[in-house]
Amino acid sequence: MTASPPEINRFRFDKKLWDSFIQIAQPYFYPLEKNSLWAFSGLLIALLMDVVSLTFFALVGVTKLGAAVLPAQFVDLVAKGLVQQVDAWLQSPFLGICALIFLVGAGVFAAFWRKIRHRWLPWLMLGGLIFLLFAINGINVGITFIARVLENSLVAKEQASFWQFLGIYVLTLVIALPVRGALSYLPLKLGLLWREWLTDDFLRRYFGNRVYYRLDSNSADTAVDNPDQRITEDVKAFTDTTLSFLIQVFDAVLTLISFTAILWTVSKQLTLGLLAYAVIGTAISVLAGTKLIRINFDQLRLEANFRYGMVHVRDNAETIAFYQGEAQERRQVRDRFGQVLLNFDRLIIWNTILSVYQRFYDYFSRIPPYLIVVPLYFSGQQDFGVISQSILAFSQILGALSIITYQIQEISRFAAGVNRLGSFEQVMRTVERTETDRNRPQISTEYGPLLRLVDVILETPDYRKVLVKDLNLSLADQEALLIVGPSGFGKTSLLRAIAGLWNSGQGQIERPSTQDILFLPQRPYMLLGNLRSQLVYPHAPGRFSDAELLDALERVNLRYILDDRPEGFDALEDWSSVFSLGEQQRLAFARIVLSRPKFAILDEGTSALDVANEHRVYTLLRNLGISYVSVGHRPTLCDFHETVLEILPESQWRTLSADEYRAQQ
Ligand SMILES: Nc1ncnc2c1ncn2[C@@H]1O[C@H](COP(=O)(O)OP(=O)(O)OP(=O)(O)O)[C@@H](O)[C@H]1O
Repeated sequence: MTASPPEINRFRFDKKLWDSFIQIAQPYFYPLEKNSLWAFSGLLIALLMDVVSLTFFALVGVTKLGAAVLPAQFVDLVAKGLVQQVDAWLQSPFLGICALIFLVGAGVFAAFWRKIRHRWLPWLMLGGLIFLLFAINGINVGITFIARVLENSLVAKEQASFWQFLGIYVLTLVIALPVRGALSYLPLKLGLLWREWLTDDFLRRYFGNRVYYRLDSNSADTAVDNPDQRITEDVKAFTDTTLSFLIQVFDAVLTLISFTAILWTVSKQLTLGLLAYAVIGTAISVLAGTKLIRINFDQLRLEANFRYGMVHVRDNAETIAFYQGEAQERRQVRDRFGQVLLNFDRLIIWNTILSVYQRFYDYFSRIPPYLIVVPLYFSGQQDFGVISQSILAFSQILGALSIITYQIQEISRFAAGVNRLGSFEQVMRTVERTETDRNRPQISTEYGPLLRLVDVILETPDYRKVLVKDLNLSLADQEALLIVGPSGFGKTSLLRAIAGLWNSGQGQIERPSTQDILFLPQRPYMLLGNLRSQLVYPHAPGRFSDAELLDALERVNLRYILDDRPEGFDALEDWSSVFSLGEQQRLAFARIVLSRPKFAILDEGTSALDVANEHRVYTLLRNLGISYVSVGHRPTLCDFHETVLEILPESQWRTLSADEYRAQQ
């Protein structure tokens, strides 16, 4: 059995956190391979090159179109500089350089096309998103220009021009609306597709290689808590938050570029001071935020535990009701909730500390412009308007530079989610890679028509307990084996080893392949679905005709379950609570009738049946020519088996014929 590494919880903003982020984020856009981060980064840069050059071409096109279509007066007033600039670009090699940038970007995509052929949609959407961000920024700048002209014509009482510009203003807003709409839609849609892909990927890996079983408490160890929550919620938070940060960072970069130019012309000192202020502020908030990662991580875990406590009650409602265990259950759920509250309390305190710090940072950010610019004003080096202009530019740039400071709570929560997904992903990868733990002895499995065990030493997955020693056994065709022994001696574990779920130990097991084996536990598994999917499990519903289903029900004496169900096989109920245990066990036999496996494993699979029904289903197995191994305590079982394997104390065992065993009872 794989010894999964214990969950690696990291609560710092470090390279490992970044690696986890890349491990989860990259595969949707580029397959994870050796050195693939370089290719991925290269593609991102190429995308940016293409979008920037396309935006530039769009700007040139729109400007030329506008100059041709719009009134000359407007163009002169609003965009004279721009038209001249565009004309200058058209004369210079600048346009050619942009075309070259575009071609290089497109070339990079062509070079990697083979790898991203099936991933073109996310790249296209990402490119579209970045383009829209440019467009909306451009429109915003345009609107400020138009607004300025509007105000000027109002002040100058130029009525005609005022109305004309008002019309143009409205037109610009109308154009801006669909861009805004697309900008709201696209990230959400991309987030949705990304979530779908990532969730499917996690599900595929979770169910592949029986990871879900190996991470279960019945297996080696519980390496990660609440995998369900990680797949259902953490994935969603990951895709949503990644995209929303991407947009914020992009916006911030654009703001930074435009306003730094303004501020630099006013005061270089102020620009540098601002930089220092933002860097120190960010460093402090990252330090404080580190503490928050752990608290957020615990919050996610405790919330999931709390929810699981409730689900557990729902799943076992009847048993709890029989035991009248309400008080106990309420206590266990309340305890879990109590832990949620306790941790949340810490979260509130740390969030408060951080928000006080953020206020402090915000308030004091107003001082440096005064300290630096006002002396320039007093000394007559700058005019009065520069003060408010520099304060505005300063606050804009500060906002852009301070994303981390202002969003540290959100970032810590995100980092906690990345941690949870990262460790889950890592554990799944370990299980996938090391199907077997090379450092521990393993029982080897071979496929053959019959069951044969050679020198098998079976141990529990934690290798703490030897259950059976040096077991040698082989079954002839159509021969049935009954395993008996006191409770806890390892009967079910032996079945697990035969089914290939456990391989902790030594020796060799030869058995039919997994597809040819059907397992019947004491409490059969009832899946969520209609009667048809119940019966054909683990096959797909369309595989058998209604006549076959009916015949199977007939054979296991269950025909009557259709009597009061007019929907027939499409009836949908909570089967595990509707059917009695005996009915569930017979339904499991109906599955055997339908699937016709070569081999069946029954773990007290008839314990809830009366003797007549037990006789009926075992005779059915015999008539179908299925070989089987059963575990059971009832003496009547001897009638349906040739050989008995008795597990004895001290990991010993013995085999005897069914008749011999019966005689000894
Ligand atoms: N995942 C596990 N890790 C470690 N020990 C385990 C694990 N699962 C079961 N065991 C232990 O292995 C031993 C054998 O368990 P098993 O279920 O095979 O007993 P059994 O003979 O089938 O009992 P019963 O007749 O009561 O069903 C028990 O002591 C049990 O506690």
